[in-house]
Amino acid sequence: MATGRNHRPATSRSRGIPEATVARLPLYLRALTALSERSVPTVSSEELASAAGVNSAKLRKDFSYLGSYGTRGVGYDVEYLVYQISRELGLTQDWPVVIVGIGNLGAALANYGGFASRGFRVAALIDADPSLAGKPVAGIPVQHTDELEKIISDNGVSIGVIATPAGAAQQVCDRLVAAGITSILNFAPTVLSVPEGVDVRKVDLSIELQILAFHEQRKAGEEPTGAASEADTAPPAAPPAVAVAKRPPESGSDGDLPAVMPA
Ligand SMILES: NC(=O)c1ccc[n+]([C@@H]2O[C@H](COP(=O)([O-])OP(=O)(O)OC[C@H]3O[C@@H](n4cnc5c(N)ncnc54)[C@H](O)[C@@H]3O)[C@@H](O)[C@H]2O)c1
Repeated sequence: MATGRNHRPATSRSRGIPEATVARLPLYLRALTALSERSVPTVSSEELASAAGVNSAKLRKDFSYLGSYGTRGVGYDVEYLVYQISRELGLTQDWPVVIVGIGNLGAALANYGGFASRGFRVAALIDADPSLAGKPVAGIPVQHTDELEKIISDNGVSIGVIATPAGAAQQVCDRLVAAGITSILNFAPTVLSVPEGVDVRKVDLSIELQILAFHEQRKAGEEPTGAASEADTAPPAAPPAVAVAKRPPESGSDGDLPAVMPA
């Protein structure tokens, strides 16, 4: 979000890595994991940048924050970078996650195998509908919201996913935060207020579609002038479907995070 609060790039709390770099680390990790699965031992910054959809100078700068400079003529050691980025992102430990709102989306998320393989364990599924209580989704019985605080404390959960209707999201968020949750992934189309120290990331596929519609409209109105430049077509450097919100808005900054949307 462009708040104009702070002119320095926002940095992660731990080691002074800019938030925009942190937002690109998962892109590098995904590309590196694919290389690792193909047993590719080393990769050049250009190849990796292209696989991650990032400019190679930006990649080298990002990796310098990790203390990783690669070897001239050889490139980067794929396995070591996978380890380094995983460690930086905190993925070398298990993160229990609760999903609140087990409707169409919550159930789809619960069934998504990609969480577990990336170190996120779905510890509990929570819904306000009493008729869902006890019903298994993805092999996990849904629990009623009455149990929310106990579930979070019993499982040591620090990450909550909100997949409720927009009207319920703030109230769910408040309960999650009061119960000790400090990171929220919000799928509900609403802006959440959270106290300082709580991170919110918002996912909104309809916003992504609107951005694509904008580009479609522009393409339709343009004469073909040859290949579009990278600047025209490259995705933003951070995963575009998410944006960071921190409250109070006066503190901190989103720096050069390009994913600009209200969270
Ligand atoms: N971000 C995205 O890209 C994206 C995509 C699809 C849907 N959504 C949003 O995700 C949300 C869920 O969509 P859906 O299609 O799964 O809806 P749904 O109606 O199928 O499911 C919502 C679930 O939330 C539960 N719920 C309602 N109030 C609750 C509360 N206070 N506490 C706990 N659970 C509660 C309901 O019982 C229901 O099971 C909506 O806000 C929708 O707009 C976002």
